Amino acid sequence: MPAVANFDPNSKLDLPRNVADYPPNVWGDFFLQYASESMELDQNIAAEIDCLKNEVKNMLATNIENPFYKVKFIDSICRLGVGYHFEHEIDQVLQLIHKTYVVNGEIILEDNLHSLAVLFRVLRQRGLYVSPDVFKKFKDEQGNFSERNITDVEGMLSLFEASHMMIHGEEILEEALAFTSTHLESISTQLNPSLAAQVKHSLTQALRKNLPRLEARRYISIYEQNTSHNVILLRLAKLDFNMLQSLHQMEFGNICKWSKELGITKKLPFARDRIVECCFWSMSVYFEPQYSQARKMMSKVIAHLSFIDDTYDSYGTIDELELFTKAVERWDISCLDDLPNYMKILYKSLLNVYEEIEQETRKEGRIYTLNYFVKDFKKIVQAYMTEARWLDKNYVPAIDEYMSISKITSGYPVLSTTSYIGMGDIATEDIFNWVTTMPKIVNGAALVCRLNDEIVSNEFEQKRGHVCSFLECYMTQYDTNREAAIQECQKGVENAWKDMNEDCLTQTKVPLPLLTSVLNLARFIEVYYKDKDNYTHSEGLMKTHIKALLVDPVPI
Ligand SMILES: CC(C)=CCC/C(C)=C/COP(=O)(O)OP(=O)(O)O
Repeated sequence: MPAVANFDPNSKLDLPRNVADYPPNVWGDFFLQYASESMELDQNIAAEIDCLKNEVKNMLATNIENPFYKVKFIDSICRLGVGYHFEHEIDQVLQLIHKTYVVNGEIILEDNLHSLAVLFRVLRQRGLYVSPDVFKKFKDEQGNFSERNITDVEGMLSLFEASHMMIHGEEILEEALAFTSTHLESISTQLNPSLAAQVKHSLTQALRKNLPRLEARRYISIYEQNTSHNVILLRLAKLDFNMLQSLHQMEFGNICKWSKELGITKKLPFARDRIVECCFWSMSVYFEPQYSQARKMMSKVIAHLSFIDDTYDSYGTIDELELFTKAVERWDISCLDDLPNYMKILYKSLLNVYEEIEQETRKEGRIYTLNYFVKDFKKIVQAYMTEARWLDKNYVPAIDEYMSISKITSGYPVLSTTSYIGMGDIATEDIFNWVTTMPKIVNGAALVCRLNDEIVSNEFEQKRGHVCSFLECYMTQYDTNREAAIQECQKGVENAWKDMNEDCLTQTKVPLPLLTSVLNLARFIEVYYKDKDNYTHSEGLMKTHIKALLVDPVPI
């Protein structure tokens, strides 16, 4: 019989537990005011948005007399957050530009650095390959980027953003990144305040690594200040942003209501109470109205992963965790009796969420997606268990062993799969077979999550006793110091982005929205695990951003 079989689940409740001192929730009941069955749409605004959409569509449909003009227009549409209305039109234009002006990967058009860099980035963002050799002409005889470029701030900024599309082996983009970063940094103090702010922003949050809604909120004001802005497009962006904000408010309100009625955070006081941030996490993965249901499911899954993570990381004893792991492996409500009371609450709630997803997917004829979900969910819980055993035995694994488990516990493999459940017919069974075998893009997102998390969370976590981190494993294996281990983490993150960029160019059978949701998972980490873990410590940047996207409308 296994050692845990005779364990009485409720006999050890007074054991000393490894409880983390998490900061409280910062939103209280704020979002409950928005809970509602349906969204009240201002019909006049909705009609105006429709009208503006048609006008922009017409602008996109005209001939491509000036491909650079067209590409910059498309770039503005996307950065302003309204690209989702024109997916088909944008695809058509960019395919045509790629077919006409890119021969064997080489751009055959001539223009300045800014125009070429925008063209390069916009095509690659759509999964269309273009060679970075187009930037060779901006180098000097010695093969370095020419100093003449330095005063062209717009060009430098565009080259900086373009360089983030790099894949493996693109040395010229590595050089471009180093060159533009250094010079933009040093020139930023001499620029006018508005340009200086843009440069500063890009240097801390490159466009490729930024979340689309944050970019939209920011870019609306930058675009407005640009004297040659398109008035119709700007108005559409503002109205659309605020309309989506109302939808997101209602969704946050409904999830907060569900959470309050469930009362689970009160029943599991050891866990982080972060329901608003969980909603924000899923809204970061996809913001479009058609994914409203998908966001709802995803928010509930993220919330449960968060409770489970805290159970394994801190509160649960090793024997209890073995029981919980077995119960998840069996995935059956009859396992409830084997669990201590606090785990019963968690397990039951998890199965309820599963049932809810089952009902939704049944309606859509997509019930098969659940097998993939459950398989991935079991994997993460088993991996949490492995980490708990490591901590229990003070075991420090070799790097490879550590990474094979900690990529799973990053949560990003199971969340990538979960994100596809509500994405409709584009997420076919073939796609689920692909996403659940850790393709490069998912592996990359998991690495971005795990390695960034380790850099910023290590000290807080080790204070309370936490499974060893990548940093410890690396320092032990290579007998080196913390700085070297952090550098290795950073290198790992850079490589992970190259992998993800590569998959975006080569996985031509995977529709762009599916690749984008995994990219957005990685972007969430790039924004919120930069200087600290803003999910756990949610009173700073996270709160400011939630306020900007969910509370304050864009001034019209
Ligand atoms: C992406 C997922 C699964 C979201 C749910 C919330 C969560 C577990 C965040 C990471 O917490 P952490 O920084 O404590 O993670 P870890 O314990 O893995 O270090």
